[in-house]
Amino acid sequence: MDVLVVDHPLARARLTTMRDARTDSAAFRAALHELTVMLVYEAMRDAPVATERIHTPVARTTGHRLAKPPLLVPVLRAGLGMADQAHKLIPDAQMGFVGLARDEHTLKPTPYLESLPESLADRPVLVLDPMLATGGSMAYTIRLLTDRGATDVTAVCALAAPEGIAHLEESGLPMRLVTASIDERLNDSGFIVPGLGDAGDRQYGAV
Ligand SMILES: O=P(O)(O)OC[C@H]1O[C@H](OP(=O)(O)OP(=O)(O)O)[C@H](O)[C@@H]1O
Ligand SMILES: O=c1cc[nH]c(=O)[nH]1
Ligand SMILES: [Mg+2]
Repeated sequence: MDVLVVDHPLARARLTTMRDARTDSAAFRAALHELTVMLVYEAMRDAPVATERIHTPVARTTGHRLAKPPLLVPVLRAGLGMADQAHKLIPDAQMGFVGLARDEHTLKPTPYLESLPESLADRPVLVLDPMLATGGSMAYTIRLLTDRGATDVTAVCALAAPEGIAHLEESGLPMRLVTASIDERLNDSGFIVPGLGDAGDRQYGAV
């Protein structure tokens, strides 16, 4: 699996704000918004472009636009905090939604929402979820996409655990990962170490 770590100083600074336990919800959300712009920008670096002839006020020239705007898929809840910023960068993207909650004992994802186009053949997809821990939630989401014909899937995550990356590699799912950090490990409760805690709770409050 192709893994891109976006370790730009500005990305590291936003991630540090998110990791810091003293950061309140509003500042956490703001840092995630800004980090999302950087991650999506890098995730789209090699996206194919179509050319078109346009007129500037001065001359005719060649312009560029995305040949295939991707489907954006935030994984609720935590991925919701990445959705608007990704959409601002790619205004002509369509958005689908997946809702998953990890069982705190089994660490398996329990699905509660699935709103996706029927066919994803020939459509790139960006899955937005700040956390890749065991990889169970991401693998579940990507299977929903590949079942609909997707073959070009990029997971965009703020943080990834080595265990989650290994899980996705073993799954053989056709995907790549863009993340701001590969952390050390998971702890006994399935949390990323050093991590940032529960990304959903830190944005929206504990449930
Ligand atoms: O890689 P995994 O072990 O599956 O864990 C990662 C998942 O856990 C978090 O969601 P959570 O289940 O806490 O739901 P929430 O976003 O509603 O808080 C996170 O946003 C991922 O979706
Ligand atoms: O560290 C973790 C692991 C899973 N989900 C989170 O929000 N944080
Ligand atoms: Mg959570």
